[in-house]
Amino acid sequence: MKILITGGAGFIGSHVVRLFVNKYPEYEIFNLDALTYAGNLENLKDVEAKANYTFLKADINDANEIDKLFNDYDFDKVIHLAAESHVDRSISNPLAFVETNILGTLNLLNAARKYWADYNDKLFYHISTDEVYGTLGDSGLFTEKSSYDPNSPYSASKASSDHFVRAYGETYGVPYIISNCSNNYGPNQFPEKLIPLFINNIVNKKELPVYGDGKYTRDWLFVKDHAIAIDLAFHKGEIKETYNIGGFNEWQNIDLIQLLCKIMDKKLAREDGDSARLITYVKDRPGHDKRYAIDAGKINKRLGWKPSVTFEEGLEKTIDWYLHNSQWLQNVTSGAYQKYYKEQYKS
Ligand SMILES: Cc1cn([C@H]2C[C@H](O)[C@@H](COP(=O)(O)OP(=O)(O)O[C@H]3O[C@H](C)C(=O)[C@H](O)[C@H]3O)O2)c(=O)[nH]c1=O
Repeated sequence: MKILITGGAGFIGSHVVRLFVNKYPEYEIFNLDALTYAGNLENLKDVEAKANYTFLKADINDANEIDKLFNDYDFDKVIHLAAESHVDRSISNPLAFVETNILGTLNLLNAARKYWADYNDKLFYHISTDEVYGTLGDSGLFTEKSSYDPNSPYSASKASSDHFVRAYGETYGVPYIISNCSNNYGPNQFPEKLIPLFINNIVNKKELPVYGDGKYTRDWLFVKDHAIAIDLAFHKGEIKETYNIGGFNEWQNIDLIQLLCKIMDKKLAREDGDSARLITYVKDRPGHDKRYAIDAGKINKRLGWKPSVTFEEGLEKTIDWYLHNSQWLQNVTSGAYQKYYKEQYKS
């Protein structure tokens, strides 16, 4: 089986690539990535020499290139993770999100439709987000039946790409599965998202900018558990089904930040160690969704998935990873990897 994984050098993508390459030596895994600011081959150093792994430097925005790759490699299945994913960036530059998340997805769907004349044993698996459902009040959970109600340019672009995947399924028969996940955390996440940003800032004794009153709620999912869920949905999920993947793990931002500070202070054991004093309340994010919380009961009951680590365990592993990989952190924040890849892939 030839599997195309898009965005495989990114945060969630690299965990999915690693899991598939190691667990399924009989599959050919093709990692397609544009190596933008958040994609990094360093994330996959441990699997790059494996016989069943191939890296393809390409951008899903380039329809001709995507068409050519489908023609050359004859992929059987696609796991589509490539996306612009940061809400704040989508507020300052919505067009980039339309281009990559909507048009890029369309380019992949068009190639799948063209080259999969026979849809037998084919699959287009789209990885999406719980943000498509909008925001919740103090109670209730997003289920697969919740209506779409996106609030940010990012979530609007992901909602649109979900709709296109379903539309290609209905209109042209492209076999698809969609999963919508909650907030991921873990090793290799670009330090713009809350947890790695705050770890990095604590290490460097920089302010911890809490948006608004900090009483926004997110459901946190360890990235390796997400990769396991994707593996299950890919192999055992039903065509045309959606699976919500969450951590059963809701935290208000400010409580999470206090916990993070506590663990970091213990680990860093600095004399002036009271990281909580770095907490600074700043202007709120426009259109900030109050609460995301996911009902992951369907994937739990139908496919037997549940998180394997508690939040405290996952957070501890995450913090340890960042503390042991300070060079990685330095290289991603300085843009050193990107500069290197630009040179390497000049032609
Ligand atoms: C970066 C930052 C964030 N925040 C707040 C904003 C949110 O309430 C929470 C998490 O923010 P973050 O930007 O890390 O993630 P979300 O906006 O919830 O979205 C994330 O989870 C979903 C599922 C995806 O699909 C997105 O791709 C992913 O980025 O912390 C702050 O208070 N300060 C900060 O500096």
